[in-house]
Amino acid sequence: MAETIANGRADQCANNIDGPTNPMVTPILTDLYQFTMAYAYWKAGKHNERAVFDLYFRRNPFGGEYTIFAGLEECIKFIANFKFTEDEIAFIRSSLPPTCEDGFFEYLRELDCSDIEIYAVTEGSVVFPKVPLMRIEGPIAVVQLLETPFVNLINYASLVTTNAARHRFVAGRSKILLEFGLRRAQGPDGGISASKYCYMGGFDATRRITVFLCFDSNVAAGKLFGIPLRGTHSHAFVSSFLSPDEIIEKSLQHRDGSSVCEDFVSLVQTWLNKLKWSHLLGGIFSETNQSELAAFTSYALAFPGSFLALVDTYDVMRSGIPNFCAVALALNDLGYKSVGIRLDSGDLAYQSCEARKFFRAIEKEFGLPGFGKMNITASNDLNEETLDALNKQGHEVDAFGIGTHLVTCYAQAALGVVFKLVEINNQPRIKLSEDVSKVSIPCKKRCYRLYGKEGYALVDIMTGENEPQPKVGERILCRHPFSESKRAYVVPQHVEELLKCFWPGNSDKTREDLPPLKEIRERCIEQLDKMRPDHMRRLNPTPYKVSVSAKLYDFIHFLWLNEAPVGELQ
Ligand SMILES: Nc1ncnc2c1ncn2[C@@H]1O[C@H](COP(=O)(O)OP(=O)(O)OP(=O)(O)O)[C@@H](O)[C@H]1O
Ligand SMILES: O=P(O)(O)OC[C@H]1O[C@H](OP(=O)(O)OP(=O)(O)O)[C@H](O)[C@@H]1O
Ligand SMILES: O=C(O)c1cccnc1
Ligand SMILES: [Mg+2]
Repeated sequence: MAETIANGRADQCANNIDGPTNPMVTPILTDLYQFTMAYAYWKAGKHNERAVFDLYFRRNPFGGEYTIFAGLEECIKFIANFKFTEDEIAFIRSSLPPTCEDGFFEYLRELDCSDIEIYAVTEGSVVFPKVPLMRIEGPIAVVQLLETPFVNLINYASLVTTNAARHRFVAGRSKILLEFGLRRAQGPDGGISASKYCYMGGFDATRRITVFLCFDSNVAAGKLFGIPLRGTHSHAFVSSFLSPDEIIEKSLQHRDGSSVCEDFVSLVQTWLNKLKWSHLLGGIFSETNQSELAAFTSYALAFPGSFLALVDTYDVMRSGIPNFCAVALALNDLGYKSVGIRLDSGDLAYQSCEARKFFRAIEKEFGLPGFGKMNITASNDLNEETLDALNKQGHEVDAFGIGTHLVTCYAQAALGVVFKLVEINNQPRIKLSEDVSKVSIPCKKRCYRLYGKEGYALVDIMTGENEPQPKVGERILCRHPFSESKRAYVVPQHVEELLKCFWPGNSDKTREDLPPLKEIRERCIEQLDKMRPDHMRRLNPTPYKVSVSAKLYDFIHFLWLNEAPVGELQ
């Protein structure tokens, strides 16, 4: 059904941009009030008045001082294919009062986004509160229809990308991160979006390393976005085995094809006995769980070149680790290098250190270089706090599998992205509020990031559309938008204009290309690298300064006074 709608829509649209990833993202994925307003604008003959809206957020999430902007590509794919189907028009008609005139539905039938212009920060950029992430210009009725889907597409995308970046930051650059959240995500779209955006925000920043250090267990996301996949196995696989007698096909060919071991099960048992009587390991364990050993042996027979075992089903140190090592040593005899273990319960710091000691002891005892470096993956309700605690305690984990806390954004449910009118027919507009942080910044604006001597970003500044651009080496006054006393002179060493044209509409502007996901992820890494460390730290980070030019400051306050009624005391 969804596919039919998407295909039907694509037929009507003359552009070469694919539709959104989720075919449910259609022009009716919006709030009813966007249609009632569109009708009222149309009825008043106001629908084509040229409006400018800013999309921004008011506060950084997770108690931090930065956010990653994500979701732009999906917004552009949405508007590139924006067209109502007959079915949708009929449904809108049935949802509005019968008094609504036919002419409005004729108008909807002809509607597309060719008259809309979109300026946006490049996806994957580090962004800050109040600065527009997107500026949307066009006929007011159409731009209003875009509010809900745009906010929807940006909100979770930016939140979860930021969450991933924060988890990466705590885990450290050298750790492998695995996104395990599909089963716990908020529905299929939550799962697919989480995979896409965690990949964007969680990739290792050591660019010289060419292997991927960020993986996903979600196969559909691997197919859709080319995200590298990885996984282990579950407790069910281990507990489904009752005894080694279940293994019928016991032969395994040497990796180089030179010989065949006819009874791999016995080879594993031989190694287990050697471990039991080894003087370095003696006393750590006695009888291991034989059904677990059967499960590991079977998994090794299925994947001899990439053997990895979940070792906490029965007892990590007395069973899981010795069983894993017996199988890994047997595989080693046949030329196969095992991958490692996963720990999914208990004290992950302690167990990882004990496991490492065991691996190193084997390396020493049996003269097997590299065995001590066996990969240790940890999972189980991990989040920023537990990663931080593990770091403080000291651990030997190489890879973290993170699900629930990452994809559900457990620490903060929404980013609070808003979409506010800042200009209509070239008239700046302001939205006032008792809460100063909610007062909108009027005018069609230009936004810049100013960099200092040390290469770090110093401040973002918003100016009026026609103000001269800040210049390298030239002092500019940066003012807090609402606090009179907060201001600073900045002499930028580099100036970056933040809003670029991603959808020129009928204008003659050049459209920025939509970069592939990998490039967006690289931008994200680069941008985070350019942030001053004190903005990035978890505890009491320094707020990044967001400012306006002196001229815009004066104008905001002029408009504020103009629009706010004067109270009368009696
Ligand atoms: N060394 C550690 N320091 C701090 N937190 C840890 C440490 N090791 C594990 N944790 C966290 O402690 C929590 C343990 O949770 P819980 O008690 O539910 O797990 P468990 O009983 O060990 O496992 P399960 O219930 O899955 O068998 C998890 O959130 C885990 O990430
Ligand atoms: O803990 P998360 O960060 O959400 O990561 C995903 C979890 O999913 C799996 O558990 P499973 O579904 O078997 O559930 P359980 O571990 O809670 O028993 C896996 O073993 C992880 O523990
Ligand atoms: O591959 C895994 O180990 C995995 C995948 C999803 C959730 N938990 C674990
Ligand atoms: Mg678990």
